[in-house]
Amino acid sequence: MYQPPDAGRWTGRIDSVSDEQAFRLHQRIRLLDLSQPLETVERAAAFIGFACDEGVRRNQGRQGAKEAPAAVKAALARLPWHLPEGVVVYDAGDVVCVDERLEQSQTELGKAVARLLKNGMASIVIGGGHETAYGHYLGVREALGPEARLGILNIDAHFDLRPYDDGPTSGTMFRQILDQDERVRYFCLGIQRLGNTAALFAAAETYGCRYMLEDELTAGPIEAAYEQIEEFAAHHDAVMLTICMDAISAAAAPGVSAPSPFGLAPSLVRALVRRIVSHPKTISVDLCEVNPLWDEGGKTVALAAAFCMEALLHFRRLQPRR
Ligand SMILES: N=CN[C@@H](CCC(=O)O)C(=O)O
Ligand SMILES: [Mn+2]
Ligand SMILES: [Mn+2]
Repeated sequence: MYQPPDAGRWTGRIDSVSDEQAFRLHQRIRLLDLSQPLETVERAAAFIGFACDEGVRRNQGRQGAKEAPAAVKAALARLPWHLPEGVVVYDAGDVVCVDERLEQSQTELGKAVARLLKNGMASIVIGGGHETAYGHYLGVREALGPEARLGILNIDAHFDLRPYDDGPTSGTMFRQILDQDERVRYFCLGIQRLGNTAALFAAAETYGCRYMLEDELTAGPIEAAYEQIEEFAAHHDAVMLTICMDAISAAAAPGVSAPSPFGLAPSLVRALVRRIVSHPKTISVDLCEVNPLWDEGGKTVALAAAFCMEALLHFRRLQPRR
């Protein structure tokens, strides 16, 4: 079910009502109702929420991620505005999963994302459990058309390549996508050896997935990851980024379904996000698995909001034309 944006979420501290240099996102955000005709704006981005944790429930996880779109948008509202002149940022509302209808909600999310992308906007999807990524993919594929080679970059502790004979969950999306779309390749950054069974590593092998382990990323120079990202992107017409917050250390991101004691440092993930969204082929981003009900002092929500803002600040398509 689609829910148009709620102006009440976009409130916060006001340092000045007239000095634009003192503005925060809540003073700049525009509301975009996707049930209405859309205006075309040259350099624009839109947040679309996916209030759903039905995939997490089916995957035996800790529910609560459906609260994340409201919580992350409220945290974003308070952040200072540092975007270049001329950039417009919209809240395009939320797709809400009702009555355990996961598949229908993913289709609805896909329609919303496709609409934003076809209108020339950069989309930032705020999940939801990681099942968000499947709906996000549907929208990206619809916008690109069937022929485009799509690279999916996933920052995650988990492969999410589980079998889905009993239906899709938050642990099956990339297997679903790779089974149905031969023009997709998958690269996962931050994999935890202790977060995935040997069977899941074998599935990654079978599906030809590329991955970098968390300890490989942490130990090596970040340039090694940048090189692999660059090489991966070079083989595709477009790239989408999906971020599973459990890729980050449980110390910094406790508010997730499956915390990672040896997860990545937030600054490393920030560097990866900056690098990936500043690539000219990156068209869309999602951020998933924030669970405000298991958070500690709002730190996972604050980190998620910071990553969303980093994505906005570094999206190549939002930069001034040279
Ligand atoms: N979204 C992914 N979830 C992980 C959960 C792992 C766990 O609960 O330990 C997965 O399915 O592998
Ligand atoms: Mn994960
Ligand atoms: Mn995941």
